[in-house]
Amino acid sequence: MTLDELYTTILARKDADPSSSWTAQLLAKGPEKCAEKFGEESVEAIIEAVKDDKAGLTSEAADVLYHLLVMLAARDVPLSDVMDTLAARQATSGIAEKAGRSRT
Ligand SMILES: N=c1c2ncn([C@@H]3O[C@H](COP(=O)(O)OP(=O)(O)OP(=O)(O)O)[C@@H](O)[C@H]3O)c2ncn1[C@@H]1O[C@H](COP(=O)(O)O)[C@@H](O)[C@H]1O
Repeated sequence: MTLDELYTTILARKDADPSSSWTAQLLAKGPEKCAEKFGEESVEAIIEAVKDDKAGLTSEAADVLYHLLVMLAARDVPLSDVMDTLAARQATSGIAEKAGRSRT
């Protein structure tokens, strides 16, 4: 499964009956609650990283990615916009790398 596919599923839950789905229930609670959940999951991932619990970090990272997508969906921010932002940064970083190489 890709993040795109998961995001598409999450978007579809915006119109779903909250009793039918955890995601629909969370979205129905509003963007602030979605942001709060993202914050909680992020802290849990940080704790696993600090402990160097790789299995725990893997599981919490999955929760972080899922809740990030829910938060984006709640605020109508397309995942493609985030990916475009990363791509633009990569392009800039490429230019910086080339500039660095030409200096040496
Ligand atoms: N990837 C996930 C996913 N990751 C985490 N979670 C849920 O996120 C919740 C986080 O739980 P917490 O540990 O915070 O426990 P909690 O029950 O919320 O606890 P409290 O906040 O109430 O204290 C759990 O209920 C998890 O099931 C997810 N729920 C759904 N998905 C995917 O989202 C898509 C839509 O799923 P539905 O929600 O079933 O429509 C599907 O592709 C699912 O696989």
